[in-house]
Amino acid sequence: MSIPATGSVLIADVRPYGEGDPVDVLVVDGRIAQIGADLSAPDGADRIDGGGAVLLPGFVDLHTHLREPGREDTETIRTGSAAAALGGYTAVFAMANTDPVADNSTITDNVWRTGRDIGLVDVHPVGAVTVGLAGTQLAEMGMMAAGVAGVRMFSDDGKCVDDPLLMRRALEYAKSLDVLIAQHAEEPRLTVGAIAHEGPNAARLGLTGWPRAAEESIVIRDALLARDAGTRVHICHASTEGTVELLRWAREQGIAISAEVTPHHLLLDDSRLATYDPVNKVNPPLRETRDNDALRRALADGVIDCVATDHAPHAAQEKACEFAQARPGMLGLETALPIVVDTMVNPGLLDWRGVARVMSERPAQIVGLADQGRPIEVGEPGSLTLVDPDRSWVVRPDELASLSRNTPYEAMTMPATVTATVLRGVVTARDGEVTR
Ligand SMILES: NC(=O)N[C@@H](CC(=O)O)C(=O)O
Ligand SMILES: [Zn+2]
Ligand SMILES: [Zn+2]
Repeated sequence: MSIPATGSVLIADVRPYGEGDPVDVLVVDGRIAQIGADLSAPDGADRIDGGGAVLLPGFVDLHTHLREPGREDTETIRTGSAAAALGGYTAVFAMANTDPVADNSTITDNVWRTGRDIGLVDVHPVGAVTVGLAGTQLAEMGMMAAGVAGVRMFSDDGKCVDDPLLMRRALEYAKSLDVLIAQHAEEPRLTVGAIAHEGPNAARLGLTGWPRAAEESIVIRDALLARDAGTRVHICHASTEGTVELLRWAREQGIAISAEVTPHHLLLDDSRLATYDPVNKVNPPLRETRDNDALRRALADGVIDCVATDHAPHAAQEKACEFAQARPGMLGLETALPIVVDTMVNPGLLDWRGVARVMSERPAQIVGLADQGRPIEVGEPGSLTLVDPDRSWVVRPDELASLSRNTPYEAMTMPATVTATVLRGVVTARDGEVTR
């Protein structure tokens, strides 16, 4: 594996974790060299004036769709990397449901190399669990893990590994390889034709329902399979109150289960479907306010480990059609932090230490990234994100770096702004622009 690019930068006038008086943070050759007052930068070092911003460890997204290879009309590794850097991310995990599917090391290594050459964010390819996401034959996980990309997370996301015997075998292989299986929890027999959360809103609107049990039955099944395999499992985009209760139970049994929640499942509910605008169509579907509340509380108390965007770009024609025909998924990378501020920080559910935990530290730990999600201390990696908690902005789809426009937040005011992102001392984004 080649050595990643590093840089030197003086980040002046920032408050690590939003605590205490502003300080300067000096990063030299990719590592934090000094934290203190009135530091001076060595020759050739970049300089950022923080203006009292909150300084956090760079964000890690366990769930991103970059669409390359195959759908470069909707996103590329370059445009997705730009969206990630602007959103405050220093590492993203790119899901395997590309075309061709990332079910072999040729593809996963190519994704990794392309991400490295762009250099805006560490792009970690996720490998498919089954060949072609077909759910019948395990992919060569060991080859992908052994490649230059060092794949450490496997998922058939977009589809559930629904065959229990295959899932059991995948967990057993994952254990021997020390890699993570991430499950898109959806029992397909319960979601045939489903396009919206099963509940009063879908019934009134005439939309076929996606029941809570389709998610929850897989969550509990996989918890039990992980228990018996003596390994861990990760639940993608947890979306229901019942999933939270099952996760809590599994944790109490000592089962090694982790889970993520998306910003949209924290903020939005199925009352938005009344317009039939397909921008609100997503898997799992937007649920009810009691689910939003349960997910927020679970993220605050650690039953849900982290926030992951499930950034899912789609072309205009895939959304500008009737609801039933539209592709599910919404953009997430550039709006994740302000939605966490809105749903978690402003209501008093998380402080900035908590934001660091759910956006950076826990996702890095879950997947075993040694150089991300680290404390802001001398000697640690200089991969950092600056947040202005008081600078609001209005979402204009045309102004996003993503190639696609399918954000559900159009015209909404976001309460906070990522003002700069630094990857190993290299400034990757600053004041709304990427630097490379
Ligand atoms: N979330 C979605 O609605 N769509 C994702 C797939 C997925 O995450 O299941 C996509 O790839 O578009
Ligand atoms: Zn999914
Ligand atoms: Zn996804």
